[in-house]
Amino acid sequence: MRRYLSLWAELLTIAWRRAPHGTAVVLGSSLLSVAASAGAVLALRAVVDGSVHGTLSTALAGAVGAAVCYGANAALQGVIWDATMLLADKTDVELRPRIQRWITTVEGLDHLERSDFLDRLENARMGTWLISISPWQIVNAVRSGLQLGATLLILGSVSPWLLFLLPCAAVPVWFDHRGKRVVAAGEMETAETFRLQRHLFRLASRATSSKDIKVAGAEQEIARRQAAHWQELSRTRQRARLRAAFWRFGGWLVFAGGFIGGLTVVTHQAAHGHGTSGDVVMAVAIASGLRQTVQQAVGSAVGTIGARTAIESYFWLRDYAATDSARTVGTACAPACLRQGIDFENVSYRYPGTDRLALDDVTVHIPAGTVVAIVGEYGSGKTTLVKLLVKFYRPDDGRITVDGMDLARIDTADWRSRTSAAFQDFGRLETTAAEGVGIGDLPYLTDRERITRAVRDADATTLVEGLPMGLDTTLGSGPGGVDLSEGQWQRIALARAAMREDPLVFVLDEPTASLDAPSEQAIFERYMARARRLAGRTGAITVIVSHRFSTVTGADLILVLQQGRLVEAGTHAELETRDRGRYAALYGIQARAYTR
Ligand SMILES: Nc1ncnc2c1ncn2[C@@H]1O[C@H](COP(=O)(O)OP(=O)(O)OP(=O)(O)O)[C@@H](O)[C@H]1O
Repeated sequence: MRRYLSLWAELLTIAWRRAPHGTAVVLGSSLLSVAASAGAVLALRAVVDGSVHGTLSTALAGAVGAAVCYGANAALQGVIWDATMLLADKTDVELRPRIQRWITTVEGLDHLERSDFLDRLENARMGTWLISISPWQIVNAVRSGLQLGATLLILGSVSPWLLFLLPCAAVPVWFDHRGKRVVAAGEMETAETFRLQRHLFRLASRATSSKDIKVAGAEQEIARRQAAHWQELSRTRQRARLRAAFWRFGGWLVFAGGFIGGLTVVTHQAAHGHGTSGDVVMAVAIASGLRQTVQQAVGSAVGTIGARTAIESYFWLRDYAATDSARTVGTACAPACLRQGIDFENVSYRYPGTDRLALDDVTVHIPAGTVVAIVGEYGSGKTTLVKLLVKFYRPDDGRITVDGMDLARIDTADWRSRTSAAFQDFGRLETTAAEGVGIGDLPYLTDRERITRAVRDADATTLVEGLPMGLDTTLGSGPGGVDLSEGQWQRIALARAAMREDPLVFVLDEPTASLDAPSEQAIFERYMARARRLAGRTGAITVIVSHRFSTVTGADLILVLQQGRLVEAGTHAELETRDRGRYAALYGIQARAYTR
């Protein structure tokens, strides 16, 4: 609860800082509306008693007072609503970038790869508005509570028995709370199923993935599975909503019982001369108004609890980002040049939530200034190894050293500023071609000369020259954009990776998977030449991950991975001739396939 209170206090402070007048208006209007609603019923009693006793001035004053109070109350409700929306907007403007920052500044990739983490990220991201509005729902609930208290004070002055309406009014609030928790638990329980059905829906409704589905004739099957998941989650959620409705109904039954009892008491008192007609009319007016007041209190409380899933996900993300930055102990600078190289010392890594090591006790020395190729079958751990190298993950066991210094001790941002990488699942940046390339080295985002050089290094000059506005062409399927083929997007990604001219590590993870054979050959020749240039300049290591053995024969060191283990390491000449070697076997199979 303390966490919630401090979050709401912080959000109210943001609102006060960004819109002090609006905040004062909401708080002041809330207090005024409490006074106005109490004044209205007191004035009503004066109208009735003045009329019954023939005191015209009292009756008239009461009538004017009642009209003013009712009118003011209605106007204040409108003001409170409009100002609250404005204030929630102001808070939202600050909250969204904060959530985005947490998501993007976490060093690793776990929170973007694990489905249970992704669900929470989505809840926090989609629920910022709910979080922003939640403190105002609390203000509203407090206002309704004050209104309820004032009302009951007045009722107590008529008859202390009427105070029993207070617990009777509190029961529906509590029961509503229970009901909402049941609904929230149902949503949490079905979050994974919800994600699955959404994934299936997108799978069948997006141009990229629907091609495979259509050719396979699997549309009906996908639709059937999506419907089955949807039905499954609907059943659970409906059951939760039904249970919540029972809780709510029970609460209202208790309140209705108290309401009937209270009115019976007042009527009985008045009939026996222990009260005025004004008391009875006031009690009836209050009791019917009380229902609305309780409803408001319930609505605000329920609205706040409705934001619980989003707020809990927000707390989770905040704690996750804080834990991540606390364990980020790397403060050392990356070396200006590599002299000895990079060492993997008994490095093991297991993806969270899996029971198999993706990398198992890998030990290898990669000398500075070399070109290293990593080969192996699907799922053998090649990408994991390069991801560890760019600090997306940390080894569970062992360590990676850079010129003898533990990579964990090097500041991640500084290390990444000396790293270039083109991954097999490269990003498609729907910007101008110049920005899509230039972003590879942010300080040179607008440096046309450097961008042109990077484009040339990636053998993408012909592609860029063929675009309607050259480097100024907007890429992508959006309005005014030019969409590219898979291979063309990959060339842009390669050019982006070539922007940095002094990296210590240059990673090419399946860099030519989407390219045709001549392009592949041309690119490899260029990158080999580039690797030699970088090696001379900074001692940079170029790491190439590839399935195609023919492309890596020129590497200085070839690492062969098998089920996460490094089974062989050496040059092509050494490995090819190794008797019963893994590399020799795989190379032989590929060579025979190409020459057949
Ligand atoms: N994000 C992830 N979460 C859980 N397991 C993963 C994740 N990424 C990879 N793995 C698993 O780790 C192992 C190594 O995967 P990795 O991607 O490193 O292999 P790879 O050799 O690069 O494969 P490929 O040639 O298909 O790209 C595989 O068993 C894979 O299923």
